[in-house]
Amino acid sequence: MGRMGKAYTVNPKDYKLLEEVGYGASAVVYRAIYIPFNEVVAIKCLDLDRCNSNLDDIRREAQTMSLIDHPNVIIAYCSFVVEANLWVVMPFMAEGSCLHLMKIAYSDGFEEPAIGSILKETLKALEYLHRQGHIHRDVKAGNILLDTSGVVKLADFGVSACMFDAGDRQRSRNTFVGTPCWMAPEVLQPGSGYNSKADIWSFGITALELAHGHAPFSKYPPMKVLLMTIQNAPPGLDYDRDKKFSKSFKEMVAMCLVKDQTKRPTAEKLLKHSFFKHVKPPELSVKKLFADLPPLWNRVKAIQLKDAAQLALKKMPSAEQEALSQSEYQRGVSAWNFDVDDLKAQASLVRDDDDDILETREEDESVKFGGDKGFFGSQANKLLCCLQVTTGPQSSLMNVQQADYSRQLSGGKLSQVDNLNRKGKFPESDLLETSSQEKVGWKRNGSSTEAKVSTSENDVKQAKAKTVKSYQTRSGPLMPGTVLSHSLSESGRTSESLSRDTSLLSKLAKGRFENESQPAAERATREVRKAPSFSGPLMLPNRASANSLSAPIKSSGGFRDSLDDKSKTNLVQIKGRFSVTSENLDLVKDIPLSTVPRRSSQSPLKKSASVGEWMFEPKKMPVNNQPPKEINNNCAPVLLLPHLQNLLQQTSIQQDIIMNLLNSLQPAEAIEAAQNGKLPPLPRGSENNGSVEAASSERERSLLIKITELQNRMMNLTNELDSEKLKYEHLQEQLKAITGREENGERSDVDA
Ligand SMILES: Nc1ncnc2c1ncn2[C@@H]1O[C@H](COP(=O)(O)OP(=O)(O)OP(=O)(O)O)[C@@H](O)[C@H]1O
Repeated sequence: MGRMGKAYTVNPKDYKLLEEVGYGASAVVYRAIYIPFNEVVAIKCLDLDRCNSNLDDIRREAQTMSLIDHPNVIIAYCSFVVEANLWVVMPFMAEGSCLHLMKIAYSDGFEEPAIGSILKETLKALEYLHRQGHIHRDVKAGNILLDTSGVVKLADFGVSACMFDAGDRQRSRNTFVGTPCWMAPEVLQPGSGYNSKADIWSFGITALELAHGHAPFSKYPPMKVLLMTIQNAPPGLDYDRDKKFSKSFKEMVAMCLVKDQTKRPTAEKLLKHSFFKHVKPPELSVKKLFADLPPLWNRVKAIQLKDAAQLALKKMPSAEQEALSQSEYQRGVSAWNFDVDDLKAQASLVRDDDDDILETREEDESVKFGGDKGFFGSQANKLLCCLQVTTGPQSSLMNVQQADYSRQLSGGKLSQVDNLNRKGKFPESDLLETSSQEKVGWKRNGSSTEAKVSTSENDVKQAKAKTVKSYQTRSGPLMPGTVLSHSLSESGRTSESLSRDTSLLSKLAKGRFENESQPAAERATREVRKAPSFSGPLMLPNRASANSLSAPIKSSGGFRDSLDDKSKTNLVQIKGRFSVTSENLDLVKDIPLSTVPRRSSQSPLKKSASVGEWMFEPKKMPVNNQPPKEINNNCAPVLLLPHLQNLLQQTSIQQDIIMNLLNSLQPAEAIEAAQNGKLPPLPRGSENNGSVEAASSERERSLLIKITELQNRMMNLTNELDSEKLKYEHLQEQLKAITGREENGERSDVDA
C-alpha cells in the first residue's frame, strides 16, 4: 500500500521502465510509468549480484523507506524482487540529485542562497530521521534529490541503520558503511562506535561539496581519504579563499566538522543556527537552478559520456587506476568496498611520487601527514585487520566500476561530449532530443554540436532493458530466503554480465583491469606485509596520533606529496624513513613523559634534548674569550647550521630509540644502567631455573649491550654537537669582531 491510500502493485508488468536517470554502485534508477495510475515514478533497480550490502541491509532500506513520513525524506511506495534485482518504487524527482546538477551545470558549486535552502531541507530530514532513531549514514549531494518545484528530499537508505534495532545495533554501528569522503573520523576508526553525529559530519562535508562542487579529498583513493580524514585537521571553508560565503555559513560548517563527535551539534540544534534563519524557501532559490537545463535523463547520459571520455583519455595504467578510483568519488558512489583485497589494491594506488597530487585544492593545503610508507603500511594493516570483510558476491570496486566503464565506453563521440560539457553550463542551450534517442544534441547560439550515442551503446542498453523485462517475476514481499538462494546461485555473475558488454573498448579495458588489478592487490599485500613494524622495543615514539594535526616525524615516503608548502620550507632533513622539520624539532622537546619516561635530570640524554631549545632560542653559551687558532672565513655560521641540525636530529632520534629500549626492559635497572654506562645485574633467571627466563635474560643482556653502544655513540654525537656549538659561537664572535672592525675602518675612512 502506498501513500494516501494509493496501492502500488508488486507486479513488474504494471510498470513501464523508461529512461535511466541515475546510477550508483549497486543500483540503476529508471524513470518509469506506473500503468494503473498512469503516474510517473522512479524505480531503483538494485542488482543483487552486484550489491555489496547483505540482504538485511537491503531489506532494511526497503522497510525504512516505506515507514518514514516526512516531506524531506523520500519514501518507497513498494518494493519487490524481479529476478536478480530488487525494485524499489518511489516518487520520481525530476531534477535528480544535487551531485548530477553540479556535474552538469555547476562544477564549482552553487551560490550560497541555494546551498542554504538545500542544506536546511536536508537538515530537517536528518532531524526527523534522528528523532525516529535512524542514522542515515550516507548523507551527500548524490543523495539529495530535487524536483522541478524545488522540493528537496533526502534519499538512499541503502546503508541506514536503525539505532533501536537491538539485535543489529552493535554490529551495524561497528561496521563500516558509507562513503569515505563523507565519513566521520569515528566511523573510520574501527571499534569506536558512532551515533547520529556521524550524519552531522557528513552533512558538513556535503555543505563543502555543494559550495565547491566536490567533496574534500575527493581526488584521492579511498585508503588515502581514510587516513586523511583521521589524521588531518578537519576540512572547512577558508576565511580568505572562500570569500564569497558568509561568516555564518563558515561557522556552521565548522561546527559540523569537529573531530570530537560529542562537540558536534545535534540536527535539531544546528537548525537553530543563524545561517538557517534567513534561508529562502527552496522554491525561490533552488528552483531556478535548473531553469533551461535539458531533461534529467539526457543530463545523466551526458554525464556518463563525459565520465567515459575522461577515463578514455587516461592512457597510463596507473593513471587509469587512479581515475577509476577518482571517478568513484566524482560520481559520489557510496558503496565503499570493504573487501580486503580491494582495499589493498586501493592502498597500492597511493603513489609516493604522485606529483599531480601536489596540484592541490583547498583541502590539500592543510594536509600534514604523520605517516610514511612504513607508517602507512602499519596503519593500513591495522585498519585492514579491523575492517569487516565482505563475504558476499564478488562485487569489487574494480568490477563495479568496470561494469560502468564498459557501459560508458561503448558510447560514441566522446570528445565532442567533453567539448559540450567543458563549459559546464547550458544557459542558452536547448536540448534537441531525437525520437530514436540515438542523438543527443545541444544547440548553442545557433551552432549546433551533437553528441551521438552510438548504436552499440543503445544495443547494450536495449539488451539490458530486454533482459530486465524477460526476467521472471517473483513478486510479493521481499523474501530473504528466496533472494539469498537466488543470489548465491547467481554469484559470480558479475563477471558474466561484464562479458556480455560487447564494445571492443570495454573488452580491452576489462582485459587490462583483470590483468592489472590482481597484481596491484598482490603488490599492495606485499607492501603491507613488508612494511616495517613499528611495534616492539625499537619503535620510535609515534607521535602522529590519530587526531594530531601534525606529527613531529614526517614522511619522506608515501605521503611526501602531501606535505604542505610550509612544512616543505621547514624541511631540515630527509633521512631514511623520516624527514624532520624544524617544526618537528621544536616538538622534540615536548615529548610527553609518557612517551619517553623517567628522563632523569642527571641523564646525559637531557643534554641532547636541550639542543632543541638551542636551535630555536639560541642561548648564550659560555664563550671562550681566546680567539680560535684558525679562523676559516669561508665557514660562515650559516653553513654550519644544517650540519648542526643533522646532528641534532640524529641525536634526538637515537635518544628516542634508547628511551624506548630502556622502557621496554627492566625499567629501573635499565635506566640506571644507561645512565651509568654499565650493565645491570643479570635478571634473576637462576632463581627461577627456567630456560625461558635464561633465554630472555640473554636477550636482555645483548639488548643492553646494544643500548650501551648506542648510548656511547649518542654521547659522542652530543660531544661533537657541543663542540660544534662552541665553534659556532666562536665564529659568531669572530664575525661580529670582523664586522665591527670593518665598520670602524669605514668610519675612520669617512672621518679621514
Ligand atoms: N527517486 C528518484 N528520482 C530521480 N532520480 C533518482 C531517484 N532516486 C535516485 N535517483 C538518481 O539515481 C542516483 C543513484 O541512486 P541511489 O543513490 O539510490 O543509488 P545507489 O546505488 O544507492 O547509489 P549510491 O551507492 O551512490 O548512493 C542518484 O544519485 C540520483 O541521481
